[in-house]
Amino acid sequence: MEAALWDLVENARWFGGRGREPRLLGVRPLEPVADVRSLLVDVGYADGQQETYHVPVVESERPALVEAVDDGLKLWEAFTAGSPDLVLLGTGPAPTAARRFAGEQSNTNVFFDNGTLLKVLRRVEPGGDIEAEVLGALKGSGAAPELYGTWKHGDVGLGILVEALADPHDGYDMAVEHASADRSFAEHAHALGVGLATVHQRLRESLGTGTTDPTRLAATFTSRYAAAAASVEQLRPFGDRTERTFGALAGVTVPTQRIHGDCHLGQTLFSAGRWRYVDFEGEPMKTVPERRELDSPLRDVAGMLRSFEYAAEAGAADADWLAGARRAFTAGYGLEEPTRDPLLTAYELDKAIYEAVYEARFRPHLLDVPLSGIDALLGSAG
Ligand SMILES: Nc1ncnc2c1ncn2[C@@H]1O[C@H](COP(=O)(O)OP(=O)(O)O)[C@@H](O)[C@H]1O
Ligand SMILES: O=P(O)(O)O[C@H]1O[C@H](CO)[C@@H](O[C@H]2O[C@H](CO)[C@@H](O)[C@H](O)[C@H]2O)[C@H](O)[C@H]1O
Repeated sequence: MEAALWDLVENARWFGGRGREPRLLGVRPLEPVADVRSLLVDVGYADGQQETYHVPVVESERPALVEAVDDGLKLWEAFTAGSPDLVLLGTGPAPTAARRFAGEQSNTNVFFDNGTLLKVLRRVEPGGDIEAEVLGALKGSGAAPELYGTWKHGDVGLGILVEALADPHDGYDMAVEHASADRSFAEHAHALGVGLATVHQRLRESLGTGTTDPTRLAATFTSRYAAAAASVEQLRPFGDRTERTFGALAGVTVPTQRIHGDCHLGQTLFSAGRWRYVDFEGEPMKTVPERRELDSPLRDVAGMLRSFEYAAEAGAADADWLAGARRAFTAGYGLEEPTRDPLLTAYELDKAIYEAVYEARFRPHLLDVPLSGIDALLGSAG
């Protein structure tokens, strides 16, 4: 059984350990709920790092491994079993059918025919129930799918049950389509700005606010740049200008709060004429405690602005298309004169540096997009 489980994990789309000499350290079975038992699979790597993967299975007499995501109605039964781990928030009709999402995904979505969707989290860790916490704060806002249920063991988030949006369209795909057809995206960008402002207002009200020391923030940005430049040599020529841009933050006031943390067009869905933000797990390369830290909401704004640049590039749009989308988005968000804001410029620069590391690692053919973005940002920052 353990061999079959390890084979499943190693070959799963959501397994992030390929090429890192993974080995199975052990399996921690949780108490079953109805017919569903979560297995926590501990994986070790040659460099000493460890990860835990979540594999819910169906308890059966047969000596076969049946993934619960392939038998979604069993998962729903577990939600109605009265366990403290799987909790339904409110009531609604029970589903009669379930379907596992077949596409590329880092978690596993199971769609039910009662208009709900269970996102089964795969790489799990203590404190990792961030998305449930954030969606809880956004309930009723209309800016994100509604949260219908939570699945956790202690403080290890195992899944979330949310509103399944009807016929959803990915924001990045839509922006690229508009760019390619030379159709303005400004109206959508404006609505996305309004939506992000709503998200931020709710998170401010529910999860607290603070301020951060600009000098410390500049130091964090600078050290992120140094780490990035150590691994991506194409970033090295920007050293002096980057330091000056981050140095310009001295004396700037930086209000902070909980934010999305990995905000870009690919985290937005258009459904029934409305935009929603999804995937509130935070920046994938950060640790869980780092993802919970209060941050400037301008980090999210910067993420979306960078995303418009990617869409413009992919759709071969001209400078006016991009300028129009940026202006409409920031106006919808409620910002004036965003190009003159040194804090927003610093966040855009930090995001572009993050993107350069991401592209160098996963999509080298796109590395020029953040590199030319960095050049332009440093030019405008003087
Ligand atoms: N609330 C939702 N309603 C409908 N479809 C959704 C919803 N959230 C995500 N999806 C769809 O599920 C698929 C996978 O989601 P994605 O966010 O890419 O997963 P992951 O972050 O786990 O890689 C995408 O096709 C996305 O459009
Ligand atoms: O969706 P994820 O949470 O996995 O986010 C990661 O992958 C994104 C790419 O899919 C990456 O986004 C970058 O590429 C997008 C276009 O494909 C672009 O719209 C974004 O602006 C750009 O950052 C994201 O940074 C990464 O965390």
